[in-house]
Amino acid sequence: MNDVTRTAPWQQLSEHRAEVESTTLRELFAADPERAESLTVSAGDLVIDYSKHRVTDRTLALLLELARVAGVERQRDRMVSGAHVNTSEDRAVLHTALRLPATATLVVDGQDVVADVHAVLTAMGEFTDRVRSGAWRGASGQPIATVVNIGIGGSDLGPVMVTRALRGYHDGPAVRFVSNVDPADLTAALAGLDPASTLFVVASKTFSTLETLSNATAARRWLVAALGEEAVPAHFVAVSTHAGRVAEFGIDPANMFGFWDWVGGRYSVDSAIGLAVMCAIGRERFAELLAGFHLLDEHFRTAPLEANAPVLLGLLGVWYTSFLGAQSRVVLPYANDLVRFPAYLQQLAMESNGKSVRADGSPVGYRTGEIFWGEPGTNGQHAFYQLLHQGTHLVPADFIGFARAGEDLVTADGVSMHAVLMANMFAQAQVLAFGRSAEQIRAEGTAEELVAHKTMPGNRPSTTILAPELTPSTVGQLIALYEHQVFVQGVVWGIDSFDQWGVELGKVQATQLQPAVSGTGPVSTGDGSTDALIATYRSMSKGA
Ligand SMILES: O=P(O)(O)OC[C@H]1O[C@](O)(CO)[C@@H](O)[C@@H]1O
Repeated sequence: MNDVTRTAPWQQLSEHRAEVESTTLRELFAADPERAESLTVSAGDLVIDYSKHRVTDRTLALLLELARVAGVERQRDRMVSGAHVNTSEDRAVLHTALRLPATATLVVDGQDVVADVHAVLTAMGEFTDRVRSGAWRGASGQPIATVVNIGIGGSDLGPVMVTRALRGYHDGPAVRFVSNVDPADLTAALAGLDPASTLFVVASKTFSTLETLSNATAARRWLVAALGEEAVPAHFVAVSTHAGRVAEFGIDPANMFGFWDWVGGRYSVDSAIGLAVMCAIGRERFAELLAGFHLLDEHFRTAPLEANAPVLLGLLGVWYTSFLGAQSRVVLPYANDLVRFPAYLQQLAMESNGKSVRADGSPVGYRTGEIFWGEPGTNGQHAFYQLLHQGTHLVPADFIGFARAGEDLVTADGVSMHAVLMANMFAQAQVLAFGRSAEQIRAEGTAEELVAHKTMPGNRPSTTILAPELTPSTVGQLIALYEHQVFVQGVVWGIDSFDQWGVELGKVQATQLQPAVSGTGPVSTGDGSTDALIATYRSMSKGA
């Protein structure tokens, strides 16, 4: 496999780094009055300002050249046409097919995947229409008041994030989510629910995930205790790629919504895994969500690299991660309903690109993978922004804001609270970039001993993403924007962004430790620390 570090643009970027580090955003803006305009790109309904990044025209030209020599365009085209770009699992990666319009065709291995996708969407639509209208009845004849989605990872984070994001569109039954094998999660989710009006969606691609099967089994017991075994078919449906395991669990495969092994878990909210979302917002709004994804897919597929938002933002992530030493990217949605977006992006980015070998198994000699974290503004401002503004870490930030609020309120002064929110967003990006110098602080009459404390260094990079409103379409656009950034980075770094071998050993080890932990086996796990901890745990749990 080609070593990207041997390519001319990578080597030139390594040398060019010093030039960028010797200048500041303040200087870059002063030198080019057109900078904001020229470094703003539109993608679908999103307007993306990347002018507050520590890049010059040369940096961008070299990064784009890096994308070209790494084969981003070729790999993108291979991915969307169904080539097996997930090489370690020998699978196609076709989440983009999940949002193709019904009129499109995409034949992969002799099968029209678009027809398959739309057949499942139709089945989901018919089912959710019945749940939402009250035509679907529980075993004792009651309509469904609450849908409980049981899943974890991609079978939870996407549905939970999107359902929360589209709170303003939620006109179906209440939806709750259970993911953790911690019994507290299911207990809390079931609190106050009437089994007679509760429907469980067991969402698991493999239908073998311990957490999901444990929670589904416990939920089944809860239901059967109240309504009897014969009530199960009216209260349990499944979303999976494994009909056999679904049937084994006791769910009628007629009540299973399928998808395919070419949909990665973290890329699956737009598949049948989004069933709980569709219950909440209805099939028409779900179609708008998919159309939003597709809009960005088309942008990614067709826009030239220099005007291609996922390409540019993905490359900026490579620049900070592999050349400037950044370890994380903070995501700051100025929309409270995007509260779960940072957690969603954690799985998307970190399970995809948290790899230290290339697709051919050779070790990478550079830093890969971005650590995503964040909180909605303005909450983050009163928690961790201090470190962003004056700390010693380089943390590129993504600000995400909306021009219109779904619903607005006014302050005591009669000002739109949404305008206050957005003023905060613009102010934070400005302060991060341009700071306030010691001279300015002094000129304000600050006591000399406080000048250093109050100085704001600035030169801290950020992207600002503006969308008209938080709608199903813009949520789809945002997700696709990040999916494709992750893809671009994976291609440049030469890694397989679609496997996740690193999560397997922990699962195996937990199963092996279980007898020792639960007291049915000897405490001899192979290392002193784990043995001692389990022994302490066992004696503590007896003491309770
Ligand atoms: O949908 P499943 O098969 O239950 O898997 C859940 C999650 O587990 C993982 O495999 C990680 O363990 C994720 O990639 C996936 O989203």
